[in-house]
Amino acid sequence: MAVHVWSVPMRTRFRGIDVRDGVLVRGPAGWGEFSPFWDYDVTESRRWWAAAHESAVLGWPDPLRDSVPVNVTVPAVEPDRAHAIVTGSGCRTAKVKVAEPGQSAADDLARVEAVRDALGPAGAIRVDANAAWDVDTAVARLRELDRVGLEYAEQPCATIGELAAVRRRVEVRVAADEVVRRAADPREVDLREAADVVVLKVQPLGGVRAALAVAEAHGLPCVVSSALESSVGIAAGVALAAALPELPFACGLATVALFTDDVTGEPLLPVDGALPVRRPEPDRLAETAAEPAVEQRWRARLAAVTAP
Ligand SMILES: O=C(O)CCC(=O)C1=CC=C[C@@H](O)[C@@H]1C(=O)O
Ligand SMILES: [Mg+2]
Repeated sequence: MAVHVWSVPMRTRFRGIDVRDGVLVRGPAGWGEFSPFWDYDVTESRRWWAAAHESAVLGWPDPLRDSVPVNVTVPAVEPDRAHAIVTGSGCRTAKVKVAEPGQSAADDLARVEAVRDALGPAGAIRVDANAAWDVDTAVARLRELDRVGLEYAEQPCATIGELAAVRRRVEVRVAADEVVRRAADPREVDLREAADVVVLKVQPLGGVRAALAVAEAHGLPCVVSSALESSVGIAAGVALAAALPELPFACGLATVALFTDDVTGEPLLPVDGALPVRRPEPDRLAETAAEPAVEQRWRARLAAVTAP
């Protein structure tokens, strides 16, 4: 299979990342992306490879819709910046990062208020704490933030038990992300008391078909979100969102907007709050090629993950 390593600087630091990189592979069915974050070990990265392999070799199930509504993703930035990001996005739903290390409750509230101001009363706001809060902190912060009106809170705490405890004490819906995607078997996690919504990410779950099986196992409303892929990987997320029997919420697939460049001249960026269901051609491989040291690291990683 043809292998290309790409690397693109982020506009703003996100998830502790300033530069995003990964591998694109081309097979008989098209291009696939393998881009586990660097803190994922070989075992955990195997599901990410399964997703790339599915894209390149098998292709995806038929779509049930031809476009997918998406949210704008707001990093842990100053209120003015948050306002501008939302206004410029054309999206009617925003996901706001909260609980960033080194920031305060007041920082989160100011950011969420700025986002509400930008969206107006009809917009939907969800927050993502990436498991940073304990139960009491989550309850206090979510009650405060919900004065601005929240659609749901993504992974406010780390464990299933904590999520269930928070869910009993707040009005805000709880969405499960890390607790599902980092589980040994994401279908087996017992979400019944712990979550109202499941976040599905194609690469961490092992492909579009594997993610559809996770959705079916839980029987909860699903939100498809990215793992900060290039447009080639985002297309797999769009394929999943297009294949889900129901899609009640906007998806977190507008993250190419967090990049300064992309592997294609026709990136999957939202128009009027939605992404079209299509597979972009990566025609900017030379412009986005990683430097040789990074390329070597990825080739070694790919070899380790695909070793029998
Ligand atoms: O859901 C979105 O709006 C964008 C994707 C996103 O937020 C994430 C992508 C990848 C890693 C994560 O830290 C983060 C998340 O937790 O959902
Ligand atoms: Mg999340």
